[in-house]
Amino acid sequence: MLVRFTKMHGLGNDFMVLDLVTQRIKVTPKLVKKLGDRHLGVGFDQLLIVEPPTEPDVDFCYRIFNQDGSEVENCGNGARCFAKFVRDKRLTGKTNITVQTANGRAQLKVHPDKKVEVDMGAPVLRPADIPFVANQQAVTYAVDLNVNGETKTVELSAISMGNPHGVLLVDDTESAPVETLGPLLETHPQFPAKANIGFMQVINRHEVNLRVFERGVGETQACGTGACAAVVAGALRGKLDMPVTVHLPGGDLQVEWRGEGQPVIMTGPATTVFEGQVFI
Ligand SMILES: N[C@@H](CCC[C@H](N)C(=O)O)C(=O)O
Repeated sequence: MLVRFTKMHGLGNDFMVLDLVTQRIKVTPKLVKKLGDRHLGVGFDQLLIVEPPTEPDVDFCYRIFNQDGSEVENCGNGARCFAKFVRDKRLTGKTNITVQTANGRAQLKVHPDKKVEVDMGAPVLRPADIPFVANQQAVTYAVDLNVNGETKTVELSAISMGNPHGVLLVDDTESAPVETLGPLLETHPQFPAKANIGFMQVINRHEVNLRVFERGVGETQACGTGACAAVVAGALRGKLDMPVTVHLPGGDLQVEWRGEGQPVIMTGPATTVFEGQVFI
């Protein structure tokens, strides 16, 4: 069977987008892994699925799969590409689009300059809801790791942006131990659903550098929910004022958070690379 798809990216975080409003396919973890393989398939960090809504007052259902086949709750860079995709494919003419995700809703607003603003909802800080194992809620947590047989303790913030994140402060993102600590923290028992791990360098009160080791993928060029979690972590630690420019390896995102209970607003670009058809 031949399936139509669009290849897109948000600052180098790349996606295969499938329109399941006009096509019918059964998406299984096995199929996702096959399509996500960069040698044998199309290749992507995440597969984004556009489906008809199942709730009232919603325009589309937005489903997300990591390259390893796991279905996840949220993807910020994907949300911006999703908005561009549904407009380019004329599935909607709206500039304000409401989507339902695995655990909530997101509001997508397409600006006249084509940048997309996403209301990512309020960050979740209560450990049990992240999920993160801790006796009580705190701004940072000390987490013990076994690195090559030696115990190392790192300090991190634990935040959910719909999906779980750990954020560490580092002096310099270029030399940050993303490849070594990333996988150890992604699968750490204190994150029972695993987690995305951000390494943030504060440049000044309105600017940070960020690298993210993504759950189910590895380090990516950019992570939208990771940028939001990092700004929340920096604000809670008293290091940032709004708005914040987040410099990621793939480019910049603007992020704004006005305090507990308030939504995180993320703005950035969405790019189409090519259209294709693939045998499944
Ligand atoms: N790239 C994303 C996040 C995708 C999901 C993540 N890997 C997870 O497992 O939670 C973004 O831009 O937010």
